[in-house]
Amino acid sequence: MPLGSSKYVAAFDLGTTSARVIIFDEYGSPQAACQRPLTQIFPKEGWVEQDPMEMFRQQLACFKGALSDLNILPSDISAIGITNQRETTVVWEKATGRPIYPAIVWQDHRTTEQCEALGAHSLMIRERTGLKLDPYFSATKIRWILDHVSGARAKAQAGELLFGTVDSWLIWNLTGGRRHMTDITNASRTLLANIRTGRWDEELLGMFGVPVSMLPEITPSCGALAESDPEVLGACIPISGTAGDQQSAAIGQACFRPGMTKNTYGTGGFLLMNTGKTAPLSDHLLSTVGWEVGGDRSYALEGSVFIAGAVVQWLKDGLGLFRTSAEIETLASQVQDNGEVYLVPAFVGLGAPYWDPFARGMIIGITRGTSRAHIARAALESIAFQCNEVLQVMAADTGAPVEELRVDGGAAENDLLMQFQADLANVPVVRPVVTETTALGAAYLAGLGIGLWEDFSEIESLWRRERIFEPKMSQDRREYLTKQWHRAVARTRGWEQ
Ligand SMILES: Nc1ncnc2c1ncn2[C@@H]1O[C@H](COP(=O)(O)OP(=O)(O)O)[C@@H](O)[C@H]1O
Ligand SMILES: O=P(O)(O)OC[C@H](O)CO
Repeated sequence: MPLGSSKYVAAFDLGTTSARVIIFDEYGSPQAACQRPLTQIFPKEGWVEQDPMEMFRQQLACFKGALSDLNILPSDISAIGITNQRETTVVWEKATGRPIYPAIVWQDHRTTEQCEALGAHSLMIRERTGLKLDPYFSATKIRWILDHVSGARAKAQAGELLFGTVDSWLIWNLTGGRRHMTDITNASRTLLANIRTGRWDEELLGMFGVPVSMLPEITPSCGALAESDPEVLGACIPISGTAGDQQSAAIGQACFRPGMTKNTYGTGGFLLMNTGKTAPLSDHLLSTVGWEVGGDRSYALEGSVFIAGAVVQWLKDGLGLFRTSAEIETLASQVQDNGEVYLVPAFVGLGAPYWDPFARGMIIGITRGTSRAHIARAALESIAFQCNEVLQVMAADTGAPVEELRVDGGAAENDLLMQFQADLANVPVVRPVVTETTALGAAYLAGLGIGLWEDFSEIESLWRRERIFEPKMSQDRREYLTKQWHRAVARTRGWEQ
């Protein structure tokens, strides 16, 4: 180890529902963690916003909390890795660092019509960016801010405004406004970067009306990327790794070989399959940069399910069915099956493989015998049904059936859900010892960036399995459930239109 006595790496994880800092040791074991909630604001139907200042404040508070948990100083941290909810868009003033509008969150689809208007270019956009022309991504969100905040476009054209996804925003603030950067994995989610060249694409910038002066520098995922301002963090610490949270989770899951697949069950559900050096184009899935490390760029096929754990949150906070997310398992276990109830959580439209911003949520099959437990079970099952559809498309697109699904994220703690996922997909579901793989991936990148770990094979040797869920369901039952799910989904399509 080339380091002195301090071998701690801090991962800053700015997710959708919370900010987190986890401090890992040189074996990739978490030593301290601190998590703080983030407020989600729903100002109008289909709009989702967050306060960028709250994001940063909570992230700093987490850093302090994790340090004091371990009773160490900022100077004891060797490196910081950043990981974040992707696509979420922040625009701020270069001179003051003040955001000119709340962060428009990835789930927000106020720009649906804007996307429709550009429909004629969707194939060209897909070939360059690997993405769908969907309000999910950053480009139309930036444009919306420039078009709706008074004076914003003129200021942007004068070079006075900066855009960043949440990683850029965090790094800008951590470095005291000295560094405006984003790594290639985050850039690949904006609809503005060409995933083959790894650069901003001028034609796309013109099409979306985004001045190039607003954009951050695109960097690899690890190396000497930036340094924290001692006035902000209490020490000058290298920021040596950064990646969007889903790519980071794939690294934390050690999905380093083509074909390896992970699913993160957070607010949304995100399946990523490593496709190596090729970025395949799919009609239903996204092609995205997995990471760029040591000059090598690796790609992934991604299926993004917009609502996964968030359906549990809705039952908890919206309907008050239970008090903690974990309680859904107890409630859902009170019944043997879904009692023929299906819940399609198309609250913000449907992501992969449908990409239907007009679909809306639905519960169907309710009778006088339907109980709270059936609704809870249908909600949990909906997470697995959606992820299973992505998995089936992935296997069909690549011609390579998934051998095992590595899982992580908040809802992966739910054994009932994991068993149902294995049953439905007919694939072993494997849960690692460290389920905070998103933070772990960022820590790995940061550690690689300062030479704490040498390469991916060293990291692979640190990955440990906690439990495997083997499929047990009969093929008949699997086919029946899938058929019923499809019937339910069909009824939600295009509702808003
Ligand atoms: N035991 C559980 N069963 C089902 N869902 C859960 C459980 N624990 C947490 N969740 C859900 O997982 C999500 C939080 O996961 P997390 O990975 O922290 O999300 P994010 O990174 O998107 O903020 C929440 O939506 C929560 O409702
Ligand atoms: O906050 P998460 O973990 O649900 O992740 C959000 C994704 O990055 C959105 O693409």
